[in-house]
Amino acid sequence: MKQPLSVLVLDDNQDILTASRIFLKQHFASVVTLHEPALLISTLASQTFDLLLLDMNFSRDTQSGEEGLFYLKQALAAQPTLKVVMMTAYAALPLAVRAMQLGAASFLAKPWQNEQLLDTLCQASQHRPATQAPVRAAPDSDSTPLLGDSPAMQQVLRTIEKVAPTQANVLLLGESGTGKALVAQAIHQASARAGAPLVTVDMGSLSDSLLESELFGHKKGAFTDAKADYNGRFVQASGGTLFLDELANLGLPQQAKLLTALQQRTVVPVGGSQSIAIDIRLICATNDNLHQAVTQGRFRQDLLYRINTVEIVLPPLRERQQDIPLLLNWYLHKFSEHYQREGLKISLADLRYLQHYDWPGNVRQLAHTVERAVVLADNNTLDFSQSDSALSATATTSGPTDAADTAADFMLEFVEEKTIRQALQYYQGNVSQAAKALGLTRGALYRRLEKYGL
Ligand SMILES: Nc1ncnc2c1ncn2[C@@H]1O[C@H](COP(=O)(O)OP(=O)(O)OP(=O)(O)O)[C@@H](O)[C@H]1O
Repeated sequence: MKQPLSVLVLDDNQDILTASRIFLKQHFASVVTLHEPALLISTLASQTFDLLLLDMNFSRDTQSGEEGLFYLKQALAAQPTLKVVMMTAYAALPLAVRAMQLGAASFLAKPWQNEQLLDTLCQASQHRPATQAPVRAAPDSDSTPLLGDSPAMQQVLRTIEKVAPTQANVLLLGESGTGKALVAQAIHQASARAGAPLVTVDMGSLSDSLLESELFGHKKGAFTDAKADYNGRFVQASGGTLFLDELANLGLPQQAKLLTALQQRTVVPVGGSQSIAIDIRLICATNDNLHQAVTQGRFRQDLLYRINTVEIVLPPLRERQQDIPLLLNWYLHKFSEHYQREGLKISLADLRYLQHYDWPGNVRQLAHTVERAVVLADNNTLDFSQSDSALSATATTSGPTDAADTAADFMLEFVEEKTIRQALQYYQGNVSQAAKALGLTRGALYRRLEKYGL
């Protein structure tokens, strides 16, 4: 008898996918296979699974297992109840231990025997997480995975994967609300420093006089309010990651002090004489144009070179409209659950409008807009006319909403577009083969390619 469980298998090896699909279909109610890791999060955002069989090594990074750990964390953030079984051709105990610490239910070395695979999956489905919470993002907003199917966000995710395991300093650039803090968190979580703290300093909220003592600490009596010794943020982040947010707000004298600390890898607390060695990974972020700030003399060039070993630019939401349905869907589920308002839908007219709105506040604005609409909903269809004034002014002119014209229709289109994308990717752009696999004529597929702008 089949187990009433749904299984998702992610591996970039087609032979393994085919073999596991044929075998697992005999034993589980539903089996979905994916061969592109970049599609994992969007698949988990649109469908719930009981089990995930996840490869640890993909073609970009064949042996370290870091990619597998990265996707493990993303998958658990997306679906915390998912039971994940990690598989690798390079069975290595330390990696298995790290995967389990991060919340994996079990571990399987390739090549496996079918019976062994079945046993491992069945046992994993009974797995109860250890009482101690696995190392993963904290609940609420922090547990949001970095969502994004668009080529621009896929590029960001690939850079995060590459840079996270290194010690390189990272500079995150992008408008407010584009996800810089979320990326800093993702880099920290996917790094070897994940067990140590991620310490965030909002440089914009600190006065010049407070900044030095906040960053480097102070000795008791160093100034009137210094009632006790204080370890600054550099020391607090020791062994972990220091995230300096809103960096462009730093004045030139403070920039000089920060540069000295970074160059010498030591800090001297205010009122102290002894320097303290620091061991931090530095991530900085700003929504200002730092390169322009350098040419305008507002920001030191030597400091910029010290902090921007790798630069990641987060694109504004209006430049990746493709991600909007995914984000709306994610936040609708999240807030419906939080406010216990199940069954809420977004009308198709609103969805179309929201996808073309320019979101000056980016993902933060989108999340707030959905939350407000969920809180204020009177019936099952959300009303965006009570949202931001700028948003509602246009939303109400987007035409009357038809109750039957709901999010379900929109999600169908969304799923259709995703399936077509996957088929094209699988058949490397061969339209005839993709059309055949999708059960469409070439003409019908071409019409859909045009419709979705593919
Ligand atoms: N790609 C994304 N997927 C899911 N949620 C996201 C994404 N990007 C941002 N968010 C959410 O949007 C909100 C704002 O993100 P975040 O604080 O990381 O932006 P920011 O660029 O650091 O903003 P600021 O410059 O104003 O500090 C958060 O709630 C975050 O979880």
